[in-house]
Amino acid sequence: MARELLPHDLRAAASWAASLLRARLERPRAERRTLVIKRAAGSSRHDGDGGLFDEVRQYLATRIDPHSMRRLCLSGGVSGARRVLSMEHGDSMTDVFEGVEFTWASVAGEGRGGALSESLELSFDAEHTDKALGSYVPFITASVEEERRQDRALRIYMNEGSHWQGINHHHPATFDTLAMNPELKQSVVADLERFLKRRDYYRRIGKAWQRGYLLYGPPGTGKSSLVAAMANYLRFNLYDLDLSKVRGNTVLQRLLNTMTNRSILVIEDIDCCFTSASREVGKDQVGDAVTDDDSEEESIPDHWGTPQPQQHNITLSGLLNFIDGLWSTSGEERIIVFTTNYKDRLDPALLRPGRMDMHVYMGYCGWEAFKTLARNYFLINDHPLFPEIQALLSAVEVTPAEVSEMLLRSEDDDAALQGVATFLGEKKQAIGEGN
Ligand SMILES: Nc1ncnc2c1ncn2[C@@H]1O[C@H](COP(=O)(O)OP(=O)(O)OP(=O)(O)O)[C@@H](O)[C@H]1O
Repeated sequence: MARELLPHDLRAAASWAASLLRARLERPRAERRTLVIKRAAGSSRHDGDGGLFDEVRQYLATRIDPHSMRRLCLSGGVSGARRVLSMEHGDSMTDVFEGVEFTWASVAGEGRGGALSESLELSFDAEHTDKALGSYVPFITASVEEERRQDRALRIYMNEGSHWQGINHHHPATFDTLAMNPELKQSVVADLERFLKRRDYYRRIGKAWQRGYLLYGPPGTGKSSLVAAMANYLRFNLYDLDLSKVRGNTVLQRLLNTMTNRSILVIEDIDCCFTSASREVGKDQVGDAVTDDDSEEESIPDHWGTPQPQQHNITLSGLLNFIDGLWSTSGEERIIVFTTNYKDRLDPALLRPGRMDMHVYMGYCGWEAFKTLARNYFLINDHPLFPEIQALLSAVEVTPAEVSEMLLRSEDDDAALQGVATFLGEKKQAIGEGN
Protein backbone atom coordinates (compact mmCIF):
# COMPACT_ATOMS: atom_id res chain seq x y z
CA MET A 1 0.00 0.00 0.00
CA ALA A 2 2.90 2.34 0.88
CA ARG A 3 4.41 1.57 -2.50
CA GLU A 4 1.20 2.72 -4.20
CA LEU A 5 0.43 5.74 -2.04
CA LEU A 6 3.95 7.17 -1.42
CA PRO A 7 6.00 8.66 -4.23
CA HIS A 8 9.29 6.86 -4.95
CA ASP A 9 11.54 9.66 -3.60
CA LEU A 10 9.70 9.77 -0.33
CA ARG A 11 9.95 6.02 0.05
CA ALA A 12 13.69 6.11 -0.59
CA ALA A 13 14.16 8.90 1.97
CA ALA A 14 12.13 6.96 4.58
CA SER A 15 14.16 3.78 4.01
CA TRP A 16 17.46 5.73 4.30
CA ALA A 17 16.29 7.36 7.55
CA ALA A 18 15.25 3.96 8.92
CA SER A 19 18.64 2.38 8.14
CA LEU A 20 20.43 5.37 9.67
CA LEU A 21 18.38 4.99 12.84
CA ARG A 22 19.08 1.24 12.95
CA ALA A 23 22.81 1.86 12.57
CA ARG A 24 22.71 4.37 15.40
CA LEU A 25 20.75 2.11 17.72
CA GLU A 26 22.64 -1.13 17.04
CA ARG A 27 25.85 -1.63 19.04
CA PRO A 28 28.84 -1.82 16.74
CA ARG A 29 30.37 -5.31 16.65
CA ALA A 30 33.05 -5.32 19.34
CA GLU A 31 36.58 -5.98 18.30
CA ARG A 32 37.71 -9.40 19.55
CA ARG A 33 41.01 -10.65 20.91
CA THR A 34 42.21 -14.24 21.08
CA LEU A 35 44.73 -15.74 23.46
CA VAL A 36 46.20 -19.07 22.34
CA ILE A 37 47.38 -21.49 25.00
CA LYS A 38 49.30 -24.36 23.44
CA ARG A 39 49.94 -27.73 24.99
CA ALA A 40 53.62 -27.83 25.90
CA ALA A 41 55.64 -29.78 23.35
CA GLY A 42 56.37 -33.32 24.50
CA SER A 43 53.56 -33.56 27.08
CA SER A 44 50.97 -36.22 26.49
CA ARG A 45 47.24 -35.96 26.97
CA HIS A 46 47.31 -37.79 30.31
CA ASP A 47 50.55 -36.92 32.05
CA GLY A 48 49.39 -33.56 33.33
CA ASP A 49 52.72 -31.77 32.71
CA GLY A 50 51.42 -29.56 29.94
CA GLY A 51 51.81 -26.38 32.05
CA LEU A 52 49.19 -23.69 31.60
CA PHE A 53 47.33 -25.78 29.01
CA ASP A 54 46.64 -28.50 31.57
CA GLU A 55 45.75 -25.98 34.25
CA VAL A 56 43.16 -24.39 31.98
CA ARG A 57 41.82 -27.80 30.95
CA GLN A 58 41.50 -28.75 34.64
CA TYR A 59 39.74 -25.47 35.38
CA LEU A 60 37.35 -25.80 32.43
CA ALA A 61 36.44 -29.29 33.62
CA THR A 62 34.86 -27.61 36.66
CA ARG A 63 32.99 -25.08 34.48
CA ILE A 64 31.80 -27.28 31.67
CA ASP A 65 28.06 -27.92 31.55
CA PRO A 66 27.68 -31.55 30.40
CA HIS A 67 24.01 -30.91 29.52
CA SER A 68 24.80 -28.18 27.01
CA MET A 69 27.52 -30.05 25.04
CA ARG A 70 26.62 -32.50 22.32
CA ARG A 71 29.96 -34.32 22.64
CA LEU A 72 32.45 -34.40 25.51
CA CYS A 73 35.85 -36.00 26.21
CA LEU A 74 36.39 -37.93 29.41
CA SER A 75 40.01 -38.70 30.30
CA GLY A 76 42.13 -39.71 33.31
CA GLY A 77 41.03 -42.24 35.92
CA VAL A 78 44.22 -44.29 35.45
CA SER A 79 45.90 -45.39 38.73
CA GLY A 80 43.81 -43.11 40.88
CA ALA A 81 44.14 -40.03 38.64
CA ARG A 82 41.03 -37.90 38.66
CA ARG A 83 38.67 -38.04 35.68
CA VAL A 84 38.57 -34.87 33.63
CA LEU A 85 35.75 -33.74 31.37
CA SER A 86 36.85 -31.65 28.42
CA MET A 87 35.68 -30.30 25.09
CA GLU A 88 36.09 -32.18 21.84
CA HIS A 89 38.39 -30.49 19.36
CA GLY A 90 36.38 -27.95 17.41
CA ASP A 91 33.93 -27.28 20.26
CA SER A 92 33.63 -24.14 22.34
CA MET A 93 32.11 -23.07 25.63
CA THR A 94 31.52 -19.85 27.52
CA ASP A 95 32.67 -18.97 31.03
CA VAL A 96 31.52 -15.86 32.86
CA PHE A 97 34.04 -14.17 35.14
CA GLU A 98 33.22 -10.95 37.02
CA GLY A 99 30.31 -10.36 34.64
CA VAL A 100 32.41 -10.72 31.48
CA GLU A 101 31.89 -13.51 28.93
CA PHE A 102 35.01 -15.45 27.98
CA THR A 103 34.77 -17.99 25.17
CA TRP A 104 37.01 -21.04 25.09
CA ALA A 105 37.58 -23.12 21.98
CA SER A 106 39.44 -26.41 21.72
CA VAL A 107 41.60 -26.42 18.60
CA ALA A 108 43.72 -29.17 17.07
CA GLY A 109 46.01 -29.05 14.09
CA GLU A 110 49.14 -30.56 12.66
CA GLY A 111 52.33 -29.46 14.39
CA ARG A 112 55.98 -29.90 13.46
CA GLY A 113 56.80 -33.28 11.99
CA GLY A 114 53.14 -34.11 11.57
CA ALA A 115 52.55 -34.39 15.35
CA LEU A 116 49.19 -33.37 16.79
CA SER A 117 49.26 -29.80 18.03
CA GLU A 118 46.56 -28.87 20.53
CA SER A 119 45.59 -25.54 21.95
CA LEU A 120 42.86 -23.86 23.94
CA GLU A 121 41.88 -20.49 22.54
CA LEU A 122 40.40 -17.82 24.76
CA SER A 123 38.50 -15.05 23.01
CA PHE A 124 36.95 -11.95 24.49
CA ASP A 125 36.04 -8.38 23.64
CA ALA A 126 39.16 -6.26 23.17
CA GLU A 127 38.10 -3.90 25.96
CA HIS A 128 38.50 -6.81 28.44
CA THR A 129 42.12 -7.59 27.53
CA ASP A 130 43.48 -6.32 30.85
CA LYS A 131 40.89 -8.27 32.80
CA ALA A 132 41.66 -11.44 30.84
CA LEU A 133 45.42 -11.24 31.38
CA GLY A 134 45.50 -9.52 34.76
CA SER A 135 42.61 -11.22 36.56
CA TYR A 136 40.99 -14.10 34.71
CA VAL A 137 44.08 -16.18 33.84
CA PRO A 138 45.64 -15.67 37.33
CA PHE A 139 42.26 -16.64 38.82
CA ILE A 140 42.33 -19.88 36.81
CA THR A 141 45.83 -20.85 37.92
CA ALA A 142 45.03 -19.99 41.56
CA SER A 143 41.83 -22.09 41.46
CA VAL A 144 43.70 -25.08 40.04
CA GLU A 145 46.50 -24.68 42.56
CA GLU A 146 43.94 -24.66 45.37
CA GLU A 147 42.22 -27.75 43.98
CA ARG A 148 45.55 -29.61 43.76
CA ARG A 149 46.36 -28.57 47.31
CA GLN A 150 43.11 -30.07 48.53
CA ASP A 151 43.70 -33.33 46.62
CA ARG A 152 47.26 -33.89 47.82
CA ALA A 153 47.96 -36.86 50.14
CA LEU A 154 49.80 -35.45 53.16
CA ARG A 155 53.06 -36.82 54.49
CA ILE A 156 54.74 -36.62 57.86
CA TYR A 157 58.52 -36.79 57.91
CA MET A 158 60.80 -37.64 60.81
CA ASN A 159 64.54 -37.14 60.84
CA GLU A 160 66.78 -40.21 60.70
CA GLY A 161 70.42 -39.25 60.53
CA SER A 162 70.67 -36.52 57.96
CA HIS A 163 67.56 -37.59 56.05
CA TRP A 164 63.82 -37.39 56.43
CA GLN A 165 61.78 -40.59 56.54
CA GLY A 166 58.21 -39.97 55.40
CA ILE A 167 54.94 -41.80 55.84
CA ASN A 168 51.41 -40.80 54.88
CA HIS A 169 49.78 -38.52 57.39
CA HIS A 170 46.21 -39.47 58.24
CA HIS A 171 45.69 -37.61 61.52
CA PRO A 172 41.94 -37.00 61.71
CA ALA A 173 42.17 -33.71 63.65
CA THR A 174 40.53 -30.72 61.99
CA PHE A 175 39.58 -27.30 63.30
CA ASP A 176 36.01 -28.62 63.55
CA THR A 177 36.97 -31.46 65.85
CA LEU A 178 39.49 -29.48 67.89
CA ALA A 179 38.21 -28.63 71.35
CA MET A 180 39.43 -25.15 72.18
CA ASN A 181 38.22 -21.66 72.87
CA PRO A 182 36.16 -20.71 69.76
CA GLU A 183 37.55 -17.16 69.44
CA LEU A 184 41.12 -18.41 69.73
CA LYS A 185 40.41 -21.12 67.17
CA GLN A 186 38.96 -18.52 64.81
CA SER A 187 41.97 -16.25 65.22
CA VAL A 188 44.38 -19.11 64.39
CA VAL A 189 42.36 -19.98 61.26
CA ALA A 190 42.26 -16.29 60.23
CA ASP A 191 46.01 -16.00 60.76
CA LEU A 192 46.67 -19.04 58.56
CA GLU A 193 44.35 -17.67 55.89
CA ARG A 194 46.15 -14.33 55.94
CA PHE A 195 49.48 -16.09 55.68
CA LEU A 196 48.37 -18.03 52.60
CA LYS A 197 47.20 -14.90 50.84
CA ARG A 198 50.30 -12.81 51.49
CA ARG A 199 52.86 -14.14 49.03
CA ASP A 200 53.17 -10.79 47.26
CA TYR A 201 53.24 -8.84 50.50
CA TYR A 202 56.15 -10.88 51.87
CA ARG A 203 57.98 -10.48 48.59
CA ARG A 204 57.46 -6.72 48.63
CA ILE A 205 58.76 -6.20 52.15
CA GLY A 206 61.68 -8.54 51.45
CA LYS A 207 60.85 -11.05 54.18
CA ALA A 208 60.91 -14.81 53.91
CA TRP A 209 57.39 -16.12 53.50
CA GLN A 210 57.19 -17.99 56.76
CA ARG A 211 55.22 -17.86 59.96
CA GLY A 212 55.99 -19.05 63.47
CA TYR A 213 53.58 -20.35 66.10
CA LEU A 214 54.33 -21.16 69.71
CA LEU A 215 51.80 -23.58 71.18
CA TYR A 216 51.90 -23.88 74.95
CA GLY A 217 49.84 -25.44 77.68
CA PRO A 218 49.67 -28.54 79.90
CA PRO A 219 50.09 -32.01 78.40
CA GLY A 220 46.94 -33.39 76.82
CA THR A 221 45.39 -30.07 75.87
CA GLY A 222 45.70 -30.65 72.13
CA LYS A 223 48.95 -29.04 70.99
CA SER A 224 49.81 -31.97 68.72
CA SER A 225 46.19 -32.13 67.58
CA LEU A 226 46.34 -28.44 66.66
CA VAL A 227 49.49 -29.02 64.58
CA ALA A 228 47.69 -31.86 62.75
CA ALA A 229 44.63 -29.66 62.23
CA MET A 230 46.85 -26.91 60.77
CA ALA A 231 48.47 -29.39 58.37
CA ASN A 232 45.09 -30.75 57.31
CA TYR A 233 43.65 -27.27 56.87
CA LEU A 234 46.57 -25.93 54.82
CA ARG A 235 47.26 -29.28 53.12
CA PHE A 236 50.93 -28.86 54.14
CA ASN A 237 53.32 -31.73 54.88
CA LEU A 238 54.70 -32.03 58.39
CA TYR A 239 58.39 -32.28 59.31
CA ASP A 240 58.70 -33.43 62.91
CA LEU A 241 62.26 -32.50 63.89
CA ASP A 242 63.72 -34.45 66.80
CA LEU A 243 66.65 -32.26 67.77
CA SER A 244 68.16 -34.90 70.01
CA LYS A 245 68.95 -36.90 66.87
CA VAL A 246 70.62 -34.03 65.06
CA ARG A 247 74.35 -34.33 65.27
CA GLY A 248 75.94 -31.17 64.07
CA ASN A 249 75.65 -28.17 61.89
CA THR A 250 75.92 -29.91 58.56
CA VAL A 251 73.19 -32.39 59.37
CA LEU A 252 70.78 -29.66 60.50
CA GLN A 253 71.53 -27.64 57.39
CA ARG A 254 70.89 -30.66 55.16
CA LEU A 255 67.63 -31.44 56.91
CA LEU A 256 66.30 -27.91 56.67
CA ASN A 257 67.45 -27.57 53.09
CA THR A 258 65.64 -30.69 51.98
CA MET A 259 62.26 -29.65 53.36
CA THR A 260 59.78 -28.92 50.61
CA ASN A 261 57.75 -25.76 50.26
CA ARG A 262 54.27 -25.70 51.75
CA SER A 263 55.36 -27.51 54.85
CA ILE A 264 55.28 -27.20 58.62
CA LEU A 265 58.40 -27.74 60.69
CA VAL A 266 57.46 -28.90 64.20
CA ILE A 267 59.80 -28.95 67.14
CA GLU A 268 57.98 -30.40 70.14
CA ASP A 269 58.78 -29.72 73.79
CA ILE A 270 61.20 -26.98 72.85
CA ASP A 271 61.89 -26.24 76.54
CA CYS A 272 63.44 -29.72 76.90
CA CYS A 273 65.72 -29.38 73.93
CA PHE A 274 68.10 -26.87 75.44
CA THR A 275 69.68 -26.95 78.87
CA SER A 276 70.57 -23.75 80.67
CA ALA A 277 74.20 -24.56 79.81
CA SER A 278 73.47 -24.69 76.10
CA ARG A 279 71.43 -21.49 76.43
CA GLU A 280 74.44 -19.74 77.92
CA VAL A 281 76.58 -21.07 75.12
CA GLY A 282 73.91 -19.83 72.72
CA LYS A 283 74.14 -16.31 74.13
CA ASP A 284 77.84 -16.28 73.40
CA GLN A 285 77.43 -17.81 70.00
CA VAL A 286 74.62 -16.00 68.30
CA GLY A 287 74.78 -16.93 64.66
CA ASP A 288 76.90 -19.99 65.38
CA ALA A 289 74.16 -22.53 64.99
CA VAL A 290 75.51 -25.72 66.36
CA THR A 291 78.24 -27.12 68.48
CA ASP A 292 79.27 -30.66 67.82
CA ASP A 293 79.26 -31.83 71.41
CA ASP A 294 77.50 -35.21 71.58
CA SER A 295 77.42 -35.50 75.36
CA GLU A 296 74.07 -36.26 77.02
CA GLU A 297 72.76 -35.81 80.54
CA GLU A 298 70.43 -37.97 82.65
CA SER A 299 66.74 -37.76 81.82
CA ILE A 300 64.87 -35.85 84.57
CA PRO A 301 61.05 -36.12 84.79
CA ASP A 302 59.10 -32.85 85.12
CA HIS A 303 56.34 -32.27 87.65
CA TRP A 304 53.72 -33.71 85.24
CA GLY A 305 55.90 -36.82 84.97
CA THR A 306 56.94 -36.21 81.37
CA PRO A 307 60.53 -37.41 80.79
CA GLN A 308 62.79 -34.52 79.93
CA PRO A 309 65.15 -35.46 77.13
CA GLN A 310 68.39 -33.56 77.33
CA GLN A 311 70.06 -32.28 74.26
CA HIS A 312 73.19 -30.29 73.98
CA ASN A 313 74.62 -30.06 70.56
CA ILE A 314 72.43 -27.24 69.27
CA THR A 315 71.76 -23.89 70.89
CA LEU A 316 68.35 -22.26 70.62
CA SER A 317 69.52 -18.87 69.41
CA GLY A 318 71.84 -20.64 67.00
CA LEU A 319 68.99 -22.76 65.68
CA LEU A 320 66.73 -19.72 65.26
CA ASN A 321 69.37 -17.73 63.42
CA PHE A 322 70.13 -20.74 61.32
CA ILE A 323 66.49 -21.21 60.32
CA ASP A 324 66.10 -17.50 59.59
CA GLY A 325 69.22 -17.42 57.48
CA LEU A 326 68.39 -20.50 55.47
CA TRP A 327 64.72 -19.88 54.94
CA SER A 328 65.15 -16.25 54.02
CA THR A 329 67.12 -17.31 50.97
CA SER A 330 65.50 -20.61 50.06
CA GLY A 331 61.96 -21.86 49.96
CA GLU A 332 58.59 -20.33 50.42
CA GLU A 333 55.46 -20.97 52.42
CA ARG A 334 57.03 -22.41 55.52
CA ILE A 335 55.50 -22.61 58.93
CA ILE A 336 57.43 -23.36 62.06
CA VAL A 337 55.70 -24.57 65.21
CA PHE A 338 57.29 -24.94 68.61
CA THR A 339 55.35 -26.63 71.37
CA THR A 340 56.01 -26.53 75.09
CA ASN A 341 54.32 -27.49 78.32
CA TYR A 342 56.19 -24.68 80.08
CA LYS A 343 56.22 -21.30 78.43
CA ASP A 344 57.88 -19.81 81.51
CA ARG A 345 60.92 -22.03 80.99
CA LEU A 346 61.57 -20.84 77.48
CA ASP A 347 64.60 -18.93 76.45
CA PRO A 348 63.71 -15.21 76.12
CA ALA A 349 65.19 -15.42 72.60
CA LEU A 350 62.11 -17.36 71.57
CA LEU A 351 59.64 -15.03 73.27
CA ARG A 352 61.06 -11.81 71.84
CA PRO A 353 58.43 -9.83 69.86
CA GLY A 354 58.62 -10.71 66.20
CA ARG A 355 60.25 -14.07 66.81
CA MET A 356 57.14 -16.25 67.00
CA ASP A 357 54.25 -14.57 65.21
CA MET A 358 51.52 -16.08 67.34
CA HIS A 359 51.48 -17.53 70.84
CA VAL A 360 48.58 -19.95 71.28
CA TYR A 361 47.58 -21.14 74.73
CA MET A 362 45.99 -24.58 74.74
CA GLY A 363 44.26 -24.68 78.09
CA TYR A 364 42.13 -26.95 80.22
CA CYS A 365 38.77 -28.09 78.93
CA GLY A 366 36.22 -25.28 79.08
CA TRP A 367 32.51 -25.52 78.34
CA GLU A 368 32.74 -24.72 74.64
CA ALA A 369 35.60 -27.21 74.21
CA PHE A 370 33.56 -29.87 76.00
CA LYS A 371 30.59 -29.31 73.68
CA THR A 372 32.92 -29.86 70.70
CA LEU A 373 34.08 -33.17 72.19
CA ALA A 374 30.48 -34.29 72.89
CA ARG A 375 29.60 -33.45 69.29
CA ASN A 376 32.66 -35.34 67.99
CA TYR A 377 31.93 -38.49 69.93
CA PHE A 378 28.12 -38.64 70.00
CA LEU A 379 26.88 -36.08 67.46
CA ILE A 380 24.87 -34.37 70.21
CA ASN A 381 24.46 -30.69 71.00
CA ASP A 382 22.47 -31.08 74.19
CA HIS A 383 21.87 -33.56 77.01
CA PRO A 384 20.20 -33.46 80.45
CA LEU A 385 23.65 -33.89 82.09
CA PHE A 386 25.10 -30.84 80.31
CA PRO A 387 24.20 -28.25 83.02
CA GLU A 388 25.86 -30.38 85.72
CA ILE A 389 28.97 -30.94 83.58
CA GLN A 390 29.14 -27.22 82.73
CA ALA A 391 29.11 -26.27 86.41
CA LEU A 392 31.76 -28.88 87.26
CA LEU A 393 34.04 -27.79 84.39
CA SER A 394 34.13 -24.27 85.77
CA ALA A 395 35.28 -25.66 89.13
CA VAL A 396 38.00 -28.15 88.12
CA GLU A 397 40.97 -28.30 85.78
CA VAL A 398 40.70 -31.20 83.38
CA THR A 399 42.39 -31.64 80.03
CA PRO A 400 40.53 -32.37 76.78
CA ALA A 401 42.57 -35.61 76.63
CA GLU A 402 41.11 -36.72 79.98
CA VAL A 403 37.58 -35.85 78.89
CA SER A 404 38.11 -37.61 75.54
CA GLU A 405 39.23 -40.72 77.35
CA MET A 406 36.08 -40.71 79.54
CA LEU A 407 33.87 -40.21 76.49
CA LEU A 408 35.53 -43.14 74.73
CA ARG A 409 34.67 -45.53 77.53
CA SER A 410 31.13 -46.17 76.33
CA GLU A 411 29.33 -46.04 73.02
CA ASP A 412 26.19 -45.02 74.88
CA ASP A 413 26.06 -41.23 75.36
CA ASP A 414 24.12 -41.42 78.65
CA ALA A 415 26.68 -43.77 80.20
CA ALA A 416 29.68 -41.86 78.83
CA LEU A 417 28.40 -38.47 80.00
CA GLN A 418 27.54 -39.92 83.40
CA GLY A 419 31.14 -41.16 83.53
CA VAL A 420 32.41 -37.63 82.78
CA ALA A 421 30.14 -36.09 85.44
CA THR A 422 31.29 -38.61 88.05
CA PHE A 423 34.96 -38.10 87.12
CA LEU A 424 34.63 -34.32 87.39
CA GLY A 425 32.68 -34.62 90.64
CA GLU A 426 35.45 -36.72 92.17
CA LYS A 427 38.06 -34.23 91.03
CA LYS A 428 36.11 -31.41 92.61
CA GLN A 429 35.78 -33.33 95.83
CA ALA A 430 39.51 -34.03 95.85
CA ILE A 431 40.19 -30.28 95.51
CA GLY A 432 37.81 -29.60 98.41
CA GLU A 433 39.69 -32.12 100.51
CA GLY A 434 42.95 -30.44 99.56
CA ASN A 435 44.42 -33.41 97.63
N1 LIG B 1 41.90 -29.75 72.29
C1 LIG B 1 41.60 -31.02 71.95
N2 LIG B 1 40.62 -31.26 71.07
C2 LIG B 1 40.32 -32.52 70.71
N3 LIG B 1 40.94 -33.60 71.20
C3 LIG B 1 41.92 -33.40 72.09
C4 LIG B 1 42.30 -32.11 72.49
N4 LIG B 1 43.30 -32.21 73.39
C5 LIG B 1 43.55 -33.51 73.52
N5 LIG B 1 42.73 -34.24 72.76
C6 LIG B 1 42.73 -35.70 72.68
O1 LIG B 1 43.80 -36.17 73.49
C7 LIG B 1 44.83 -36.80 72.72
C8 LIG B 1 46.18 -36.26 73.15
O2 LIG B 1 46.24 -34.86 72.87
P1 LIG B 1 47.50 -34.14 72.20
O3 LIG B 1 48.60 -35.12 71.99
O4 LIG B 1 47.06 -33.36 71.03
O5 LIG B 1 47.88 -33.16 73.38
P2 LIG B 1 49.24 -32.37 73.62
O6 LIG B 1 48.86 -31.08 74.24
O7 LIG B 1 50.02 -32.32 72.38
O8 LIG B 1 49.95 -33.28 74.67
P3 LIG B 1 51.53 -33.40 74.99
O9 LIG B 1 51.99 -32.08 75.49
O10 LIG B 1 51.57 -34.48 76.03
O11 LIG B 1 52.19 -33.80 73.69
C9 LIG B 1 44.50 -36.46 71.28
O12 LIG B 1 44.83 -37.50 70.41
C10 LIG B 1 43.00 -36.22 71.28
O13 LIG B 1 42.31 -37.45 71.16
